[in-house]
Amino acid sequence: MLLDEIVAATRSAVSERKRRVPLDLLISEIEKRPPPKDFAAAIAGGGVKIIAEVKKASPSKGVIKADFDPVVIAREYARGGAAAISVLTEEKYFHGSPAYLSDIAEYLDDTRPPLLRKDFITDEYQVYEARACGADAVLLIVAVLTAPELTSLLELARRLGMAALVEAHDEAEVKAAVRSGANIIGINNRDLKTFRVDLATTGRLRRLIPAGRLTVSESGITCSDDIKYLQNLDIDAALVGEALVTAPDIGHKLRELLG
Ligand SMILES: O=C(O)c1ccccc1NCC(=O)[C@H](O)[C@H](O)COP(=O)(O)O
Repeated sequence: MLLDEIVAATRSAVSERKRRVPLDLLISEIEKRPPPKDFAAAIAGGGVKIIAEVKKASPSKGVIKADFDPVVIAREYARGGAAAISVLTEEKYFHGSPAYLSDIAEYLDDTRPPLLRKDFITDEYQVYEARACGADAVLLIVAVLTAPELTSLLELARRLGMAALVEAHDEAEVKAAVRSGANIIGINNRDLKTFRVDLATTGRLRRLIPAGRLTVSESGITCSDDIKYLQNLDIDAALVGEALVTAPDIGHKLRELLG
């Protein structure tokens, strides 16, 4: 199953990075960073906010943006009104890199939106690494974590002052996300085992998320009708990758989605 392969590849890349950059060094980098921006506040209130994703490639489509420059794309997202920026950092299948986060944090000015590290996180090292690279939030995927692992990664993110977007795709996973105490829950419309995308997944699972938690719909969101559908479901934010990075004019596409 591809998800297992992605997680295995990620674990091996993480072991390699641990050898090159020991945890102590990451912690000293974290101490030099300004405090994290408030990701939860950025996506809360007032219509469907956009979390715009810096995405070069995907396992289902290969390279989707040939002239890819993470800083240029992130700058367009910031100028276009994205509430937050998601940065795919997985290397083998998404052609991402943790360095994209540090580059964006370095080259955008301090008014930039909060940065989310989007990866297949199973190891505390990746949470420290995210913060050391300037991320303000991390993605935690229920499907690749046991309940105790999810709890301890959530706790570590909190200790580092970061938010966590806890992602689920089916009823059992949403219930596990709710039980974990996560205050930001993502419903992924993409089945990570088959890659099928269906926005109705958000429609089906939304009611399982109690009032008071922030809700994000992820994947397969392409047009303003999709945003209206999410607005009617009282969704706080939409995470959009491909439709934005492949748009001929990213700013224009972002404004279209923001209505
Ligand atoms: O994008 C994929 O094909 C994919 C395949 C397997 C696991 C994860 C995958 N994507 C990661 C993401 O979560 C998406 O990049 C993100 O939700 C944005 O989706 P989209 O707007 O459809 O590009």
